Amino acid sequence: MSLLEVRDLQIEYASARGPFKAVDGVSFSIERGEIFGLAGESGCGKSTTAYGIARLLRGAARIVGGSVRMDGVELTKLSDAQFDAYRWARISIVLQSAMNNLNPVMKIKEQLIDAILAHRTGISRADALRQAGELMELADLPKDRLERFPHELSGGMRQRVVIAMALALRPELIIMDEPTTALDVITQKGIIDKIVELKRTFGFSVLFITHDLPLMLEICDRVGVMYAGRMAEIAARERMLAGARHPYTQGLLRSFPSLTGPRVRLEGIPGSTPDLVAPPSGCRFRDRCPHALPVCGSVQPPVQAGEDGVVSCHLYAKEDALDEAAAAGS
Ligand SMILES: Nc1ncnc2c1ncn2[C@@H]1O[C@H](COP(=O)(O)OP(=O)(O)OP(=O)(O)O)[C@@H](O)[C@H]1O
Repeated sequence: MSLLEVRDLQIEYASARGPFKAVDGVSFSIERGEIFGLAGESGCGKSTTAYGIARLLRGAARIVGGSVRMDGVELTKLSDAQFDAYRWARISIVLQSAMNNLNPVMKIKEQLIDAILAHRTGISRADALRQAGELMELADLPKDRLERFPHELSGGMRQRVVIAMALALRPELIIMDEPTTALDVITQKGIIDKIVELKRTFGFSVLFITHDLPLMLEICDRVGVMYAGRMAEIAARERMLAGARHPYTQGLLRSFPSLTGPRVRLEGIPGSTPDLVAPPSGCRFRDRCPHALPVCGSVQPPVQAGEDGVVSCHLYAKEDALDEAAAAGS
């Protein structure tokens, strides 16, 4: 059984122009010890998916369908109190800005101790302080920083503190949403190397979200590519590097410099993402797709799962699947 199974997840926002699904039937799974990446252009629903899993959706957002199972337990059905037992202990989250994770008026020491004491019963404050020191060591942070306030640390150090906090209760899944985007390249590299090293040591899984596709392909075991609220393709890192199947993934890969290949002119993807309040019928990528077929305008591409991963594109649809989708759409 996979550690996390997301099936047909649907998340809706209310907006002045009417409700829209920012996540519309997304499915993927994360194995134990795996780093799974979510890629796609801004607004495709990566963060909303992550927040839905971690129950961090606020205000106008709600899950309107689908399932999120961890170790077989349906998380969407848990009460807030039951979910609290999962948060930090089994699922923790690292956001882009460390200041969104840290309390600016509390010393680092107090925040780490609070994180430990909040979820562990029968542990003394002295033990929690000792553990806080160990967490600082794990994240390669000098222990004297325990006595500092967040604003007294550099951005990179703050993000290391957040990673240390996320590890405090040894969760099985850490959701990282753009964890290094706000940092310079050198600091970013140090933190990414640390995350990979800690993952090897502790064996947790990571749901990793970034705009930086080359970085994603460097560290993720598998990558899911979202487009306009739907999953376009899921493939192992090696498969993606050897050549993606979905025309959207191909376009996305051509928009970034290659890690290893020859230097080529970078191409963007012409056009823009569709309006989610009134999405087009059929394939949502069809207006930007260089290979669009007549069927793409009317029939939603079936999800095809096989040895190469998952792809949702009519170019790969077997005839019987196409017939089924046409029948369902008519
Ligand atoms: N709080 C909100 N209220 C209304 N709409 C929202 C809210 N948050 C996100 N959205 C909309 O939901 C869609 C998905 O946004 P989301 O942030 O999940 O995408 P993303 O792929 O993570 O983008 P980015 O990479 O820019 O963070 C977008 O159309 C966005 O404008």
